[in-house]
Amino acid sequence: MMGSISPNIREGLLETFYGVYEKDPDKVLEAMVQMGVLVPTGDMTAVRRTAQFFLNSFEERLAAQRREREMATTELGFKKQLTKEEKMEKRKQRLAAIGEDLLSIAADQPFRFPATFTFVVRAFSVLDGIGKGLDPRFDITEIAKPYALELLRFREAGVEVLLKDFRKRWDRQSRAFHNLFRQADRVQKLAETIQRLEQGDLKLRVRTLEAERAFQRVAAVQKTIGSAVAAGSLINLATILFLHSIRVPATAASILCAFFSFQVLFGIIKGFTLLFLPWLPFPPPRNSPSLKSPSTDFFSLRTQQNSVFLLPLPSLPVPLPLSLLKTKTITSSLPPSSSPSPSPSLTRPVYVPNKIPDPNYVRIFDTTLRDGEQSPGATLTSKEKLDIARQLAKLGVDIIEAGFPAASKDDFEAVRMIANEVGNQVDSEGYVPVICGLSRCNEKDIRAAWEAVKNAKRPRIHTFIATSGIHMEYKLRKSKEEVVEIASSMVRFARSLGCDDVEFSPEDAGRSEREFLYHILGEVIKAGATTLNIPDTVGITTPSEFGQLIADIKANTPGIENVIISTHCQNDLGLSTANTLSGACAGARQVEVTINGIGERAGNASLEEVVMVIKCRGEHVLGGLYTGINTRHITMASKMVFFVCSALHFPAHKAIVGANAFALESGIHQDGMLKHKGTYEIISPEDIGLERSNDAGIVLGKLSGRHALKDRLNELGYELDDAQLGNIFWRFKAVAETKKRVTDADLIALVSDEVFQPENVWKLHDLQVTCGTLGLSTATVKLLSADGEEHVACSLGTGPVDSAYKAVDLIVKAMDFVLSDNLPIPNACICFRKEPVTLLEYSMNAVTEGIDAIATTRVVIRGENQHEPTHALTDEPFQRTFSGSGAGMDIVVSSVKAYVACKRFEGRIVFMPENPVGVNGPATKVSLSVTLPIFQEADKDTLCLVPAFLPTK
Ligand SMILES: CC(=O)SCCNC(=O)CCNC(=O)[C@H](O)C(C)(C)COP(=O)(O)OP(=O)(O)OC[C@H]1O[C@@H](n2cnc3c(N)ncnc32)[C@H](O)[C@@H]1OP(=O)(O)O
Ligand SMILES: CC(C)C(=O)C(=O)O
Repeated sequence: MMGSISPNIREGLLETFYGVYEKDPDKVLEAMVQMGVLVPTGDMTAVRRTAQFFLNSFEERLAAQRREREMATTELGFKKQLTKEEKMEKRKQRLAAIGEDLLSIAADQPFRFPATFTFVVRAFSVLDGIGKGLDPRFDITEIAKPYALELLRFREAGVEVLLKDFRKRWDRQSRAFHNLFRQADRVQKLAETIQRLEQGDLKLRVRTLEAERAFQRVAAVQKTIGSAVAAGSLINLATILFLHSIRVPATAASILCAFFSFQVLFGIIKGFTLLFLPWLPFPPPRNSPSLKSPSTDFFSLRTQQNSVFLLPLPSLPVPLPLSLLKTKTITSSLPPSSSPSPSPSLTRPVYVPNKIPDPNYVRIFDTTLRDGEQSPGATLTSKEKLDIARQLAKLGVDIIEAGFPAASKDDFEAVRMIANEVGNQVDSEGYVPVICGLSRCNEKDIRAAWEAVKNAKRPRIHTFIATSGIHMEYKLRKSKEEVVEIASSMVRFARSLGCDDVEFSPEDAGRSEREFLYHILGEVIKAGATTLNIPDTVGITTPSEFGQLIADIKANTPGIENVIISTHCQNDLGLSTANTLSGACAGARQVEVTINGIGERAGNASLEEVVMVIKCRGEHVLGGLYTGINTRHITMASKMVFFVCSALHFPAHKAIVGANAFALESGIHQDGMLKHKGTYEIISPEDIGLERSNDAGIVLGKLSGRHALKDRLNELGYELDDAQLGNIFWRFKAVAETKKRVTDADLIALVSDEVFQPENVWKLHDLQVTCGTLGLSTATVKLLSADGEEHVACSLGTGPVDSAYKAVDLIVKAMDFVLSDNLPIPNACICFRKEPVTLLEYSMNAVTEGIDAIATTRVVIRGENQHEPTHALTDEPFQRTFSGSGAGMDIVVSSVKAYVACKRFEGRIVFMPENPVGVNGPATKVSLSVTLPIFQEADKDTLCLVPAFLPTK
């Protein structure tokens, strides 16, 4: 038996020896890989752990031995000398214990002994055997000891090996020296990583590889058992059929049996593979860094037990605590094609109305609820406004223009509600949005605005008057002097109310005379304005013109250095975003924008576009501008506004939030994306909170529970209370039972339907329709009234929706007249009067794909004979429209739900001094309790007393 030891095995043995000597598991592993003893796999964690275990165990044994000797010495009072036999016995025990460790390791670890190594081991064991045969006291370790000592002293080793060893040691020393100076950088990098974790820019995912392997094994065993049972049954069947000469089915059963037998065989092989070859490379997680584009910024760490991956939000399934999502720390973006490196974090400067401590910070003033609501078809209810305001606060907008309080009682109430709630929620970092109300330059409007916003932590009044020649002459019919006087006196009036944050806008500034602008702006600054907003009211300017306008105002307006300049760009020529950015570059530090760019006529500059341009290019091409927006809430905000303003559709190719904004159709683009996302994608969808898929995460289905549902909803930005969650849960279950997978869009539709609806008077209980081409459609509808009573009606119609709507009308009509016998006034009663309604809008969106998509329907109605609510200021009546929406997989059900939701406004309370029988058919007695204030406006002559109030039971 001849063989030689190659230099790399010699070097490896030497390194292993040093590794054990220095108790360095990495060195041992490296050496074993070098010798070919270990097969390097993707995941060496388990192997390293084993090496560490071995070294620890080795050290523990030496320590135990030392302790034993010391104890014996203490006991005896002198050091006991062991006989040679005793020494040998001890050593044997030690070696046996080490051997046991090695055996237990070898049983389940990826060791592969290469031929040369086997040769070395065999040579040693043969030598040991021969020695022991000649003399039982022969001990190969004793013989090897001097060589080992020599090796430790680097003597006798080949020059080549020693040189290499010296080089390695030199490299290590120089690295250590280098690291001494790099340590500060590393600590900084670590601190940054931790900070990103805290901010929620990174998520942590832990994989338990052992558990995953175990699950794989269990699955393989289950499958194999199933196949074995099937094969057994089929062989029995085949035999019985064959004995009864039923040949063809017998042959079929035999073939099937053979198929399942193969499955069993395959399963057994797979089971063995998983059991005995656990070191086979384990598949990386689906969202693992290796599958991510190189442009994605991530960190990956490994622990001894598990693989730990840090990935950017929100591509991973691990739900981040809401507290992290709510962070208001600002992250500026990387340039589009940059290589991965953590982006610098910036903090929002403290809020001072007329000053921004950081000259690069741009305030985001959101006017979705004011200018946005001026979009035809975008009327919002107070509840919808409040929901949007909450989302705007999540986004981190600096100022929310909540409405025009003088416009109506409703708008006043909405602004007041927002100021009270959203305007008082100060987060842990001191952030709370400014709540602003718009007013014309007159005392009535300004007073209403102040009354509505004054309870906010940071209230602002925004007052405006037109300054262009055409507006002053034809609309206001006022001279320049009059306009200046009105403007400055009204700003002064606003300040006199106690408001120290007053914004002034010279309406149609884009077409106003420059000198006049400088003059009026100077005057309002003197009067106490803190922000000057420069509106391009008709969207006529181009970016260079608008930028010049801002620059000129900045250069020529007296006192301008004491206020913030703002932009407000309409989109009539499609230039609003460009103009806004041009204004910011010229010195504006507040930009007025709306979600999805909604607004009067062609809309406004869109928040998402302006914010994302600043995020993507602020640092590199906009001189370092940045905002305080948490862009991950953009998608949610956009969807909310889209949902409540369903009449306002935006194109699929809308920048940032359009359905196609991150979709790729053509092959060349797809190819580029697959190779490197940066080839076509300048914004990562995760940056705006868009999840293209949650494949790696929780898949919600019919077996999911409330926790999973709540987590997912939290990730989508909804924080539901228990009652709301309980309601949505069963609807979610119903959807999940019909659909294979409930998508985020399904959930959003369900939540919008369940949570964003105001309290309904009527509830759809059951619905049955028949329709087709053979005759008229019929519908049977069962509604539940507020007091829980069931009402059923049937009707014919020209289609399923029409017949169902008519049946709903029949029920509501039957309830025309109800009496209450527990009113505080004798003989008084309440009646709900049926009124003809006009259906103003009926729109339906399939929010998800496929035949089982959820359809959301929105219906807007107007009561024709209504006793109209009166205008807040003019006291003139106006006709109100009411909307309702419904969601469901059945489009007729969804439509009827939406219609029923509108019906909450139709009933009205009427004070009837006399017995109402004969007024509108027989009265039904019900038990309702109503509070006295409802009757304060009683007008006994007209019978109609109050606007649509709903009695509470
Ligand atoms: C450019 C913009 O987006 S500005 C904001 C526009 N938004 C809205 O108008 C929505 C809310 N508006 C409303 O509800 C109503 O228009 C109200 C309640 C404000 C006023 O209603 P009304 O009193 O009926 O007045 P109406 O709207 O018909 O006419 C406006 C009046 O205000 C005057 N006016 C217009 N702008 C201003 C101003 N900035 N400051 C003072 N007066 C003004 C007009 O000259 C006109 O006065 P006149 O009646 O003496 O001719
Ligand atoms: C009230 C002002 C800011 C306005 O909306 C406009 O001029 O477009």
